[in-house]
Amino acid sequence: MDVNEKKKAAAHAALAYIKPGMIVGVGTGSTVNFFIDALSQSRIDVEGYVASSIATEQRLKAAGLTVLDLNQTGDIPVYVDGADEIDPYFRMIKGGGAALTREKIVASASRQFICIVDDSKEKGMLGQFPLPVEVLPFARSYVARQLVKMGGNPTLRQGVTTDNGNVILDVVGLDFTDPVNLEKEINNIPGVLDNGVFAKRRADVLLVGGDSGVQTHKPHF
Ligand SMILES: O=C(CO)[C@H](O)[C@H](O)COP(=O)(O)O
Repeated sequence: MDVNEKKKAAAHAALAYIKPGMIVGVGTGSTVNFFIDALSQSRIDVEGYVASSIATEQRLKAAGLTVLDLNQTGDIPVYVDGADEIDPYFRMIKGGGAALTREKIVASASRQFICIVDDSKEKGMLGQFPLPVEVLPFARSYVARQLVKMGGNPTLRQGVTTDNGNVILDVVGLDFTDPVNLEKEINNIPGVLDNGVFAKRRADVLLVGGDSGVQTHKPHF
């Protein structure tokens, strides 16, 4: 199976968590795009979808699916999204698609986070994928210097403005031995909107597409 077939298989498996009448949070990225395709083919009669990015909102609307405003929905029963890396404790790095802040908001407003990935995303420890940090343009240089003091090496993602009008610093070299604290510490830098460590709001169910089909993992910790 190639990587797209694995993503597609994981995305299809997530349909089992979607029930008629539900409100569903929808993440961002190529794996989620397969999920949106599967949703539109399934015709499950949900109440509507909350999008984590403008790109996802446009894709849902193009598929004829109803998009709801998070400010009108209250808590969401289920959120489906991909990840750039996920560790054995279901903590993730996200934001490869620059949508991390809205993704974290929708994930945090949701009771169940279903993470859909291909098997290349499973890691013993987070930190190989450069950590995306969303930063106010005004604070870019200051935040970059603080990240260097933390041991990181930040690079400005060229040509990218987030849905919130900000920039992304991709950071390598950080110490991921305590992801919960790292997430908090970076978010304490003035000028940081959010960062791509999902350790406080981690996944609840992990669906991994691999050569032998989709494996379902539930927390064992
Ligand atoms: O966090 C994300 C977007 O901000 C995506 O979930 C992550 O980048 C994975 O993307 P893909 O499904 O394309 O591999």
